[in-house]
Amino acid sequence: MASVLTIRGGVPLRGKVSVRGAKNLVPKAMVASLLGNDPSLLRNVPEIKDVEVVTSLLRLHGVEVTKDPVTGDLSLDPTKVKTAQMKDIDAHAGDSRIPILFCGPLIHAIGEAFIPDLGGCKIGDRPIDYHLDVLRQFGAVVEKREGGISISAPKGLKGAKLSLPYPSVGATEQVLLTATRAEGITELSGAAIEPEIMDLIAVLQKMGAIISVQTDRVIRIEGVPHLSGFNHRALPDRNEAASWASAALVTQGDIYVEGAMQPDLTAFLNTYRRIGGAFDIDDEGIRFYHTGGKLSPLVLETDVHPGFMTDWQQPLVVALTQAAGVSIVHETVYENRFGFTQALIRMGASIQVHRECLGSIPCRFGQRNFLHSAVISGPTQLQGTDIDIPDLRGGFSHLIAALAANGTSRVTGIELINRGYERFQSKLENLGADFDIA
Ligand SMILES: CC(=O)N[C@H]1[C@@H](OP(=O)(O)OP(=O)(O)OC[C@H]2O[C@@H](n3ccc(=O)[nH]c3=O)[C@H](O)[C@@H]2O)O[C@H](CO)[C@@H](O)[C@@H]1O
Ligand SMILES: C=C(OP(=O)(O)O)C(=O)O
Repeated sequence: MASVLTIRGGVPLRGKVSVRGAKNLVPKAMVASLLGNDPSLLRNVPEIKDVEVVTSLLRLHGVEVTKDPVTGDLSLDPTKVKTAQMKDIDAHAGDSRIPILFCGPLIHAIGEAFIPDLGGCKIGDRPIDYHLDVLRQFGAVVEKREGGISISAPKGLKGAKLSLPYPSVGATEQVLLTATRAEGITELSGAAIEPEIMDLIAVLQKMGAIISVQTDRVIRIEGVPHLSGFNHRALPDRNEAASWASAALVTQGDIYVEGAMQPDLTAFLNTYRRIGGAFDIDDEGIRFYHTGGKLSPLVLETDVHPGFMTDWQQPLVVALTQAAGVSIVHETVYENRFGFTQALIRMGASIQVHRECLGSIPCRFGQRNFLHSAVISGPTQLQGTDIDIPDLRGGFSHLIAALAANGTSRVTGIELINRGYERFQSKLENLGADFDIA
């Protein structure tokens, strides 16, 4: 039976949490291990669902994945890689978005790949057209199959001149993971340059890849015939760090986030300061806290890096319900990422969502039927309610709203939180949250 979290709100969260390797890097570095001729070691690995899913998929393909019982470090030995049974792969349909990144590495390793239908947060259509377009330009042949796609490259994978219509994180990673061992040179323009992508490039460079990141979102990759294993400590999860920072603001608390790194959070920290949140930075992490004063409303647009990351948006919107005045948030990365506001409205928040681009730059979703701008008026006292968590970040925002609310909330669907927040229940307990789970 699914767990129900009963939260008694109104307690400021205070204390320390640690964030480990980034959800948006670790599973991809695990996939990169398939490209090596020998074993890799990945450190700072969190216990989250996507790591479990990728571990299972790698094992199905003959990769030996061993976890150090003390440190949690993963060793990944791809030397016996093999074709997996389709029915076993099928069992992972809908689990995660990472399987699409197996395409290039599996074609290099065994000549073919079967990719199950993807999962991930339901925050828009999330098509994979860019992925398939770039793979075809490398020479891959893609066939739609029941429950997924089959992909192979009868004439091998060859470097290509590629351009993305939008700087997609996943499609950029697809190009990196495919081009490093493709024959010849690949030049990608319109690339995404998120910190997690830079860390994946660091992993690939350790393996022997030749990749240069040039100006104006151009990445150039010189294909090499062989790669070795890597030894890498994953960069910490900046999105989890930003979530705890918002939790401190929403609950009028004070949270030290060990592992939060200033350079990866620049845009977030600017916004946090504008809204009236305070932070102190040291070498190991960042302390985020509410000063006791009023929070200020603001106008915010999500964007690709180095802009304000879309995954920071939902928890911060909860903080904006506590700011004195009218805030505007224009979501420009996903067309449908405001569904979570329905529950906040039921809790007493004043939020209207609009189809227009309420930002400085019209985005891809304007003049279409997408509710992608939000107007938030505050401050409003939130009231506890029953909530069924819709997705990872929306779910976290519901949790912190419930933690700040008057009264009791009953929260279901909390399994989704495990996709991106390692041991969140014990972290909440350490921060003094008043809840129980049944
Ligand atoms: C596991 C992982 O790393 N997930 C992150 C990754 O998701 P993911 O890699 O899926 O996100 P993308 O950057 O690819 O998506 C950005 C936009 O491009 C569109 N698009 C993407 C691919 C494609 O083939 N066609 C297409 O139209 C998407 O629908 C979306 O509107 O980057 C997102 C944007 O920073 C983050 O929110 C996710 O947390
Ligand atoms: C959208 C997210 O993740 P995914 O791409 O894995 O669904 C997220 O981490 O907020």
